[in-house]
Amino acid sequence: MTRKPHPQRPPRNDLVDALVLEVHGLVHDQGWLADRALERVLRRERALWANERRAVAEAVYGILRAQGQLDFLLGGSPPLATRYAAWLVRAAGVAPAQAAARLGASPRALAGLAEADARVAAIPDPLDRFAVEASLPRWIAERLVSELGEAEARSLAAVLNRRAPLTVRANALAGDRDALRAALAAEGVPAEPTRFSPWGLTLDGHQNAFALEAFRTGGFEIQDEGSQLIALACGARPGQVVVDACAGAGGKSLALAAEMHNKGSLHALDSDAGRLEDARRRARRAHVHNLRTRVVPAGPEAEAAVADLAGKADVVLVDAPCSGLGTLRRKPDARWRLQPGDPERFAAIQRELLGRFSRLARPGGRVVYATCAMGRTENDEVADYAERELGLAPAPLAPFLGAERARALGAGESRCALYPHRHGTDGFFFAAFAKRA
Ligand SMILES: C[S@@+](CC[C@H](N)C(=O)[O-])C[C@H]1O[C@@H](n2cnc3c(N)ncnc32)[C@H](O)[C@@H]1O
Repeated sequence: MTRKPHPQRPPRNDLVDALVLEVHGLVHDQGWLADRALERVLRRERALWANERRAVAEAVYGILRAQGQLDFLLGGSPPLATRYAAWLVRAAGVAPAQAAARLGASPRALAGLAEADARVAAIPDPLDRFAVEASLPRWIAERLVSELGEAEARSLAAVLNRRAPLTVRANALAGDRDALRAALAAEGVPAEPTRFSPWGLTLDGHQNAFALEAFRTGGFEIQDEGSQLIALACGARPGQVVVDACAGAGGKSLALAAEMHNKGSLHALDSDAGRLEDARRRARRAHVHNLRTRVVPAGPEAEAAVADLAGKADVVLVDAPCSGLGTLRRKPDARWRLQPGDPERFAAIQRELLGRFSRLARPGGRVVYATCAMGRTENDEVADYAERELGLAPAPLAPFLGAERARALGAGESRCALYPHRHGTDGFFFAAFAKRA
């Protein structure tokens, strides 16, 4: 059921504030993921109006995004109520005295916000300044600048600090994109075709997509456009043996099943049984019949658990665990959890998993390596390793993406990096290989 806002009633700030602080506390003090904490608290509060739910979510995500800058301005690690009050001043235009009174914060703590922009502009070191302006940990700011140069890093950071679009993939097993668009319009939901994915539609981000009839009947999945393009690049076809080696909750598996028209066998592997359970549930809704899930051990014992598939697959997708640096606009708390050594730590896992699962490809079979990370460490360097050490030759993307789309994406011959500020997608990387005979 879609909850309607109360047009005449402004949000009850006392309720909203208490919930924002509760969620922020769960994230900050108890290490909860922001999405989970928000979902848990909002689900409990059944009497909240839709505009209040939205106000809580916007404040929680807004504070987490701005945290680096707010803490600089407030001089350290302030009480959560003070951080929230500062966010109300900076992002929501609430007067400092009013914000302080509303949250019981010290008016003195907020006084420095009056010259905030000048204080940020006066930070002498350009990288320190960029990090505070973009509200990023310094090490992430540094990585972005060294990868992209300062001007592009700034454009990227600006997008990472904005809300991500709500993108869905039309499920070809239920109908094409035009039919989905018409069905959504009939539910009163306008949707625009995505720029690159042939299956994508962008919806109004305030929509509760899960409540739509078109979703419940399997007409679409919520999926970033970049993820859709990775599934497209796999080139899975009806009748093939396809392995999605790190299938998680099945986002890409479902797209692969649609490409296969439900024909052939699609093996979804993951070391996390709970995620595969989600994948099975989603497959039922999406009319997918050719998906077989298999929980695999996380360590080298996995080799034995998949021995029956070795050398058999026409297509292997390794959508490896990664730092998630490409998804910061959807997970604003992630930047504060990540550690500077994480990209290198993940790269070691990625090399291992790509080695393990690429062995499932038949000679000449296609292997696609993908991450939602940005930066050479987890992407090009792992792909270089695969070409050097794993018996994988670069394979072209254009035949499956389509030459025009590959050009528009700026894809290389066998590798493609997607960036929020260039493509409007989350940050992704994918590389295609052919298994040497
Ligand atoms: C990027 S996520 C996959 C997302 C998924 N492909 C999708 O499109 O929704 C990476 C997945 O790798 C899984 N994973 C981590 N270590 C693994 C291992 N050793 N073997 C198999 N899967 C693993 C994680 O549980 C996680 O679900």
